Amino acid sequence: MSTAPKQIRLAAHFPGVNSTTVWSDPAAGSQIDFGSFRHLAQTAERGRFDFFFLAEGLRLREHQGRIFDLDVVGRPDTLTVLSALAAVTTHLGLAGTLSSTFNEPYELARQLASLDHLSAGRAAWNVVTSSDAFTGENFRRGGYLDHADRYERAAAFVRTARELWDSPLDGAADPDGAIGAFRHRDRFFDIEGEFSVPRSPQGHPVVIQAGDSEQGREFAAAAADIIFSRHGGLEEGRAFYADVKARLARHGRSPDELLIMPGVTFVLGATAEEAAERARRIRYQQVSGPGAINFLEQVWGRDLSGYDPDGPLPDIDPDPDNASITRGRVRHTADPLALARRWRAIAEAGKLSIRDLIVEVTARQTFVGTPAQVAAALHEHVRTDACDGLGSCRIRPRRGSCRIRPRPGSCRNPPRGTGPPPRSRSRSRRHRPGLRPRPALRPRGRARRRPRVEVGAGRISWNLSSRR
Ligand SMILES: Cc1cc2nc3c(=O)[nH]c(=O)nc-3n(C[C@H](O)[C@H](O)[C@H](O)COP(=O)(O)O)c2cc1C
Repeated sequence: MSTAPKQIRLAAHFPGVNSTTVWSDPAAGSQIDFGSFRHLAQTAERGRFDFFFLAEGLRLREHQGRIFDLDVVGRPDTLTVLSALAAVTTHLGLAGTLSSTFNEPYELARQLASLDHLSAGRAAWNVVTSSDAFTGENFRRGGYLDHADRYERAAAFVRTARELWDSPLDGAADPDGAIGAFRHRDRFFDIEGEFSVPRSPQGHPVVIQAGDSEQGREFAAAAADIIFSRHGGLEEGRAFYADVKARLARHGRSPDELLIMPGVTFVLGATAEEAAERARRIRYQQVSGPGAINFLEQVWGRDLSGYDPDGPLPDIDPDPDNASITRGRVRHTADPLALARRWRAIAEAGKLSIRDLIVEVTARQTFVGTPAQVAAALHEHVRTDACDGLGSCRIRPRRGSCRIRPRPGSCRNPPRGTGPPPRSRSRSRRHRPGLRPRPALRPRGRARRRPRVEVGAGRISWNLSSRR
């Protein structure tokens, strides 16, 4: 465990188009209207979160050969949204998920440096390698790279972007005073010219990484300032934290140079019971009847539309060879037959319907309780080195009327009314955690070669620091 008190870092995550965000709620807003993004970002800024974080999906998901619109379809371009948000926020970090497999360094380095200028030093880049060849069909180069090559390209991409950011128009980085000159050759890139954006306030925008594999962790240890992980539980978080922090020394870095922030969700209530009940309702909103069948089909590799979501699991086994029933999304298991056996056992033991089972096995609610309980749990996670902070996903995007409409000819939509029981009003919605005075913004100036993690520096909410 760390010896010094740690400042808790908080990010507000807009995860995009999937059932985690309850788009089917009549009170949800649009996933496209700028108002949704502004509302969430300004709320996070008022709550003194460190940064706002956009996920990225470069191709529409397909299920059984048709566009998947059980949730919502499509989203606007990440950098365009973040640039617009720069104008309506003043001190919130603005992080975009951007693929290192399907972009080019010169263009992306320019865009990120530009966002850093427009936002006065608030830009951050979540480097993802994108997970399937299906997505690659959208792009000029087509095809795809295997897993190891994707990470080699990612490492080369970040190295190249850093070189470009270090070749500013004031010639300061070049001993010969050459203005913006760069030349980069490696296995993936062969580029030269002048970088056309003056040095940005941060110099190097903050780099985030969200892969989980051996190569992903090694890449993060070498090149990232933050990891956005999937390990939100206490024990798994500690194991991940120890593993990744131990890798840093090999890259000449100290443990505090890489922050670990799992993606988590919160459900609050005035009492523990109220929070638990709200969490249960939200789970059934996230997993509609059609959604449960669809999820099961992804594991079974079969059309199961004839099954009743409120009935038992199908007697037939999964088709282990049909991995392509859903495209644009990672398959949940390499061994569907073994998973089906496990799920049958859980369903039989708990007398669970298909929908109940999917609610049970896909639950991702990390913190459920009163504000004080959740704050204490957060404190415990950070104090005992399960993480350095948390990236939180807002489950209902905003208040207002729903403007999402299904597209004709696309995949099944859940009829309204198959969803959850009505919501109860919670006093906790009005809860305002204690805030501390906002410290000065991060000063501008020449960037260090490897910037410390200071997206939205010092703007931490909830007045928490973790002491042993
Ligand atoms: C918490 C989390 C969030 C992610 N968000 C995105 C995303 O928004 N867009 C994307 O293309 N990939 C996203 N990914 C996928 C990863 O960046 C990565 O491509 C994938 O996990 C495969 O890498 P790995 O084999 O190292 O795990 C996310 C991964 C994690 C763990």
